[in-house]
Amino acid sequence: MKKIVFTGGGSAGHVTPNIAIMNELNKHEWDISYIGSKAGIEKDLIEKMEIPYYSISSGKLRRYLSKENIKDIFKVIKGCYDARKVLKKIKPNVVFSKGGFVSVPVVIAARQLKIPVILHESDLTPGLANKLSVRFASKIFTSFEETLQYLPTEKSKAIGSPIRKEILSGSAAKGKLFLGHTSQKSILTVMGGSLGAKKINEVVRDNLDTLLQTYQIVHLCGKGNLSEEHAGIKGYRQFEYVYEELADILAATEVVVTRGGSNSIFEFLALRIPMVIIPLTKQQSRGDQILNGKVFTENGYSYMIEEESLTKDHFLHTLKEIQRNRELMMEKMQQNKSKNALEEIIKELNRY
Ligand SMILES: CC(=O)N[C@H]1[C@@H](OP(=O)(O)OP(=O)(O)OC[C@H]2O[C@@H](n3ccc(=O)[nH]c3=O)[C@H](O)[C@@H]2O)O[C@H](CO)[C@@H](O)[C@@H]1O
Repeated sequence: MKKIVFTGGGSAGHVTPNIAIMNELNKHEWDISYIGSKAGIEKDLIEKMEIPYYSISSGKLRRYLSKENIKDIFKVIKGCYDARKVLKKIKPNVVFSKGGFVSVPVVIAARQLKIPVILHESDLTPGLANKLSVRFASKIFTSFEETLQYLPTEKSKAIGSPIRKEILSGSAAKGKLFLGHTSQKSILTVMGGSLGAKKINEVVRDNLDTLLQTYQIVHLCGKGNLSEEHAGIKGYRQFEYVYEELADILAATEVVVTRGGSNSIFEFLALRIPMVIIPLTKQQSRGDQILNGKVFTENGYSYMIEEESLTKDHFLHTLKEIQRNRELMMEKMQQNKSKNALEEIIKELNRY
């Protein structure tokens, strides 16, 4: 039996692509394990799959100076020791990393033990974890074609986003039943990234009366962000995070309001759901979501509103524009010949 270790975490965007790949690996050929952090969302998501999960010490990698950095450097060093111990025990043929700060010690330890590492980068510009990992990788896959300019040519390839197959085969009827949405109005789904988004939550809740005149709403608002005040309003359902129900919800969705997280927007593209993208700002991030959103908007798949100009009028006007241009947007998405990322990755892994 061949062995593979997956790593990646911190937010769901660094885990769901791994889940997509794990589901496609032949379980008679591959023995799968996962290395993640002690308390990240990956622990919860992977343990649900009954895959052996090893947690290591991990520190946040910051791009700015902070006292916490000193503590975290020690946590990362400890993480390397932890990861080395796990990898020595498992002796995998290959390590697959989806990035996020927990992945760096795993990639470093793999390299020290001469275990080949394969990376996937979802965002248009490589994240800090993957930037640090690139030199240790034998192969780097990307979702966006544009990302290749930041990576070594000889070992990098753009293949698209590995999307969980079940996401693509949801049932709209089941989705509506689950939501209890019974009217003929279009379903608007709001997904503020896997960890939620305060500003998006606010603009939706502040304009709920107006929105409910046109839409039935599903609000995926992130852990700890449920609003009691809005609970039980007819046509409005809120969830912190949804698991297997997501496929059916998206099958029933006609328009989505989303952060610019790469995996989410590639899922919406594959499902041909027109999007309003409200990316994380440059103050809150390295600006990667703005770049993801720009490319999608230039291609005609979405409208983008930057948080600085997110007013009630702008928001409602953009939704109206989408209603007007829906058909055209869906046609543009239809023309996107998305590559078969999952197949490419499985083919590469099977070489080991
Ligand atoms: C705050 C932060 O660092 N955000 C980053 C993070 O976003 P984030 O973790 O939000 O990642 P994405 O939007 O890329 O992916 C979220 C994943 O979670 C799934 N999902 C979400 C909500 C839910 O209720 N159920 C569910 O299953 C989505 O279907 C998707 O597969 O990783 C992305 C990919 O590197 C980056 O582009 C983002 O900038």
